[in-house]
Amino acid sequence: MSQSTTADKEIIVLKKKLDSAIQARLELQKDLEVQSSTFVQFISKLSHTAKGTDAQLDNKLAKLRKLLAKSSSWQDVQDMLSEITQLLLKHSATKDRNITHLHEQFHQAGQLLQKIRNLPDSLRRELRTLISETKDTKDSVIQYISPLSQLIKLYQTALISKEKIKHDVSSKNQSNTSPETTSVDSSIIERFTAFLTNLNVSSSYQPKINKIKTELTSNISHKELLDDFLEVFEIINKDLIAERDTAKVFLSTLSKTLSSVQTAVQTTISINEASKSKHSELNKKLKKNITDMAEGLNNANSLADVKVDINEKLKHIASALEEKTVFEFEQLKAMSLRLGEMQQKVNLLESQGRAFKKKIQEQQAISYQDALTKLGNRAAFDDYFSKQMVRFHHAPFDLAIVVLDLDNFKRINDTYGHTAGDKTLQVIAATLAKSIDKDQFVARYGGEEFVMIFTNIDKKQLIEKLNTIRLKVAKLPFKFKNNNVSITLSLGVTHVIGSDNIHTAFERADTALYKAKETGKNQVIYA
Ligand SMILES: Nc1nc2c(ncn2[C@@H]2O[C@H](COP(=O)(O)OP(=O)(O)OP(=O)(O)O)[C@@H](O)[C@H]2O)c(=O)[nH]1
Repeated sequence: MSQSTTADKEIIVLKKKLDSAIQARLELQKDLEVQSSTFVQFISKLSHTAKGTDAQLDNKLAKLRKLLAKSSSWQDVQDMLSEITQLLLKHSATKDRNITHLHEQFHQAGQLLQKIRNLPDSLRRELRTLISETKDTKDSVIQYISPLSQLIKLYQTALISKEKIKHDVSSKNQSNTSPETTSVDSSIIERFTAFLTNLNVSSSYQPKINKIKTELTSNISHKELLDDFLEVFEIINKDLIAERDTAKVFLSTLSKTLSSVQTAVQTTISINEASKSKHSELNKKLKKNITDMAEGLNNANSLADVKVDINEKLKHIASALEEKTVFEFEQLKAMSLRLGEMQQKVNLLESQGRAFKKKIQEQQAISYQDALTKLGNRAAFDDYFSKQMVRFHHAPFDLAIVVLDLDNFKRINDTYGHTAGDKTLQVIAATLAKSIDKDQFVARYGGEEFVMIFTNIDKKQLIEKLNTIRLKVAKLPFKFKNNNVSITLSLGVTHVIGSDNIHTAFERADTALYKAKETGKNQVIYA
């Protein structure tokens, strides 16, 4: 076989290797593009899921998206990622501090309660278990602080009143009366009932809360009251733990995912650097082989020498190309591995983000809902009315606010009991909700007072509408203790004017309501 045939074959092999090296390089390039587009996608999904968690975080994520859209340098992207990670770390630290504070409060109160003399053993035991169970629960949201501290205060009042009774009993030496069985001061019962009415916990606990409220309407003893307190403590605590299991995990996962993405970006940068230098080393090697080949040709004395030399050099080039292909293939594998890992993290974060969003929505729904009537509460009203006011000041339209109050409601409570009062509020709330169109708004402002917002309806039509509602409520067939009872409403109403803000408009309607009450009740007064 001639040397030229060998050289031809070598050249064919060489060409194939060159082609495959070019192909591998192209794929690598494509892969890098996919990876950076996954990263961009990740950041935009991240921004979407985290939106609303914190304004500063939203802001930084928006900046990061801009950097990515402008194809800024990886260094800038990395700097922004570091800032975001720092922000998340700061968040966890603040949250941890608040949570620790909440737990300290909870424990101090619990320990204080435990120290109280004459606490029945069973209660003391339950309290101890409750306190030790919550000891390691370092996570929560701040919304639980307020009900917990209110409940603790109430509990303390109840215990102090029990101690007082015990003291009175022993000083009067009446051995047949025990503080466990004496009935409780009605103001504590009233405050506890109001607390339970306004307590926002997951709906699964509502039947238990209702049961306790019913128990409170009968003449309960101190022991039963303290048992009820403990049960409510437990409900709040369980709700708090359940809440932690979903919402809280999100921020820390977000932080962890970001750090690992940051590491992935860092690794990509350093691998790219390393691969750049490896590539240039391999290219140098190839160049040298080709230069050597040219030199070999120049220095050759005969054709035979040339062929031998070319064969020799081709072998070197082939092995250098082989090395380059293997290297690029391995790099490709490593890249796709990292890409897969990153994708997995994005998926995980997405599903946790969805759970977090759902929980936030549930919490917002709960915090905007009045527990007793299921109408919107005062917070929902404030939110709705301020939005309408912004619209109004942008382009005025007929916007009216109605404040209404049940007449002589105290009498219902006093004559037929608090439960009858609650039922009345529920029925009237449902009637109000049914009497208005979908685009109008009604909320329970507090106690026996409701607010309504009407849009695009003039004074005459509105007064007619409100009178219809008033008569409808007056005709509701309430029956308590075999007595037919009629409940009437007084209503104050006004249209918003250009110089109004939320407060002036509300006050005008409230003054009209006051007038309606003063001048005979069961009527609508327009201001
Ligand atoms: N059952 C029940 N009663 C409530 C609730 N919130 C407030 N109340 C009661 O509503 C009553 C309001 O009494 P007042 O402010 O004297 O008003 P009124 O008796 O309606 O008298 P007028 O407003 O002058 O017609 C009080 O007895 C409160 O205890 C609640 O959630 N449930």
